[in-house]
Amino acid sequence: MNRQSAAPPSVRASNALLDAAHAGAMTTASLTADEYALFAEFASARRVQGGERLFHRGDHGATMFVVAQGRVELDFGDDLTAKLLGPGEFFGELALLIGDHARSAGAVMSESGVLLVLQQAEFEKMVERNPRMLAQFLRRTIMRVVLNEQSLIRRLRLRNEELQNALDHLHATTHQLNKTEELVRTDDLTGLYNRRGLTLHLQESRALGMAPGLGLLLIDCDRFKQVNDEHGHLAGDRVLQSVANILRSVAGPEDMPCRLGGDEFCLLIAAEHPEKVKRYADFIISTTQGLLMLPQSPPPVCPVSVGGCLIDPASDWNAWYGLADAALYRAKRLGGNRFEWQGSDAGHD
Ligand SMILES: Nc1nc2c(ncn2[C@@H]2O[C@H](COP(=O)(O)OP(=O)(O)OP(=O)(O)O)[C@@H](O)[C@H]2O)c(=O)[nH]1
Repeated sequence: MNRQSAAPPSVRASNALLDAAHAGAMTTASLTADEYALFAEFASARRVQGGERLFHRGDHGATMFVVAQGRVELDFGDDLTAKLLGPGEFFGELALLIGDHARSAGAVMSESGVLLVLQQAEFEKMVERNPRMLAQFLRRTIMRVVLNEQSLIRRLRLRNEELQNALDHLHATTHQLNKTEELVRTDDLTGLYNRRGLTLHLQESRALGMAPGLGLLLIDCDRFKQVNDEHGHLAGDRVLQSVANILRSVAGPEDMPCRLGGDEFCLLIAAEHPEKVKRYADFIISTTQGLLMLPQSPPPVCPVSVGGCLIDPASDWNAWYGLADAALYRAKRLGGNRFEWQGSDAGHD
């Protein structure tokens, strides 16, 4: 005796149903000829014109329908495929299983015809008449609901994976964009902010409200061309990197060292008083002088001239630059390797 034939008839039947379901036979909602005859006997027939809406998705209803003639379109909404039902096929059967409930699809008569309409009361009479046939019908119906549910879960899982992939892609793109933006703001050689970085930083600071006390230092290498000419461009590059490192080492977390271009740098610092700006400038000058005392060739750095001032956060970059540049110009004229201060009244403090 094999296992299949040892099982009680109901289990064998449901196994067969499951097999049939997996074979795809269960996905259609058709009545057998005998079932149709039974339904036709108890249901009330209703003639429906093409285009007439039977119910909307979400409407509550307790009625099941069987198509006797014509066609019905079921619309599940979103991006789910609509279904077209023809004679012998049924819909709204959940009404018989769970009573009044929200319809999961909208239904429209797409081609005039006749529907068999069943309420719970008629269904109960049918159960009394032919319980075996109705049990088969209900089992099939439940199986269909389960299969639909499983297919929905599969679709949701797939959709979830697609969304996760899209999200990962978005993260990667955002990261890439941030990196690109950082690169656009940064000077390749020194790693300091470049002029564009400074401009963007100032725009962002203005949008957030500028700090009240600010000082600006302009730093320019002295006779830098000579370093290039005597020791080569690579040695010149290293000198620029040394100057950048000195600015980086003196800058606090709120300060902004920047290479404006060529051998010109600036340092925007949080400072309420000239003394702080001057201390920064002294550090820069004395560090370059200290490095220049090392017996190294090519030289690790070159002398620098520094111009400094306090700036008015309400005025613009050109005004700030003009002040600091006046001081820098004086430092150059006096032979370089020194710091000059510019007061806001264009006098010397
Ligand atoms: N090695 C190197 N040289 C650069 C770079 N950018 C600009 N330069 C050179 O920097 C030199 C700047 O020359 P100038 O503006 O005459 O400045 P200077 O020789 O320091 O003269 P003063 O400022 O008057 O003391 C030029 O020769 C440029 O070619 C760079 O990225 N690397």
